[in-house]
Amino acid sequence: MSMGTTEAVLSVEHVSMRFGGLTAIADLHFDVRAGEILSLIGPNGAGKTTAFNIMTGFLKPTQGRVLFRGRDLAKLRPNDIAMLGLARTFQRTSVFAEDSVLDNVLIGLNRHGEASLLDRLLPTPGARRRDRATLARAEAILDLVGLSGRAQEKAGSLSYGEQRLVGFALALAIEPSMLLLDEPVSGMNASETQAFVRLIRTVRDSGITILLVEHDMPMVMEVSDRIVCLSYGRLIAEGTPDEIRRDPKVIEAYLGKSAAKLERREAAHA
Ligand SMILES: Nc1ncnc2c1ncn2[C@@H]1O[C@H](COP(=O)(O)OP(=O)(O)OP(=O)(O)O)[C@@H](O)[C@H]1O
Repeated sequence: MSMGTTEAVLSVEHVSMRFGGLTAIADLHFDVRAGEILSLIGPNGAGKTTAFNIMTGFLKPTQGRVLFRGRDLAKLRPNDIAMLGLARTFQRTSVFAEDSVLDNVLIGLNRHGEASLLDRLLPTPGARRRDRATLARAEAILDLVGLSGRAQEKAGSLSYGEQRLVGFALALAIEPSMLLLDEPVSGMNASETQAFVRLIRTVRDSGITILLVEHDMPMVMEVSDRIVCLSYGRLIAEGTPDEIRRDPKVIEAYLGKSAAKLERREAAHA
């Protein structure tokens, strides 16, 4: 990452979220800096998904606000937020199962306004040129995520891990400046996870800031520049992977008994 860059792309400012009597998030406050990979971790029920849904506009916070490139997201709908350049993936695969892998990405590109209604009604030479450019872009995205060889297959026929890559390709199709990834490697096997780590590094190196919510600690420790840890809806630690893995509060709340297991797995990865 571009070390020393401190410009915040996304700012979570004193956000609280209550569901009736339950406080899912309390006074959450952190920044995501331009060009970094930041992970949000914490035990089950800590409020990660709630925070994720607030950052993408699917939930509106009870208190506080989220700024994306300086803009308050309070009044924006999820789709408006995506169009500002803040794209998300979903925990469940969110692909059009009956369409080909290539068509899935083309749908994503067209949604982004690549082809105007007029273009589709009047296939002029200009529109045909744009169609070819859109196709080339879709193919480039599939190449990037490693699915070129599966372009013509029905998305629904792909393995679970591959379908998650289609979801990732769909998010890339809107040309985001920031990507929010919801448990991107859950359900992936070890080699798919390693390939995914390389992929998100490549995407980050192209200038896209990344925030991920993830339970796979070896993966999080390997890929993150910084980590924010939540417990019972509160931020309990923020720092580099090394700082987080040694933080007594994080060990107590989350890494705890699994810390030894984590060390063994990391040793096996090394
Ligand atoms: N729509 C909702 N209505 C009521 N309570 C909710 C709602 N969404 C989340 N909660 C509660 O808020 C708390 C935080 O949940 P959240 O799903 O954000 O945690 P999490 O860290 O993502 O957990 P996990 O790792 O299991 O996905 C939990 O106690 C949960 O039951």
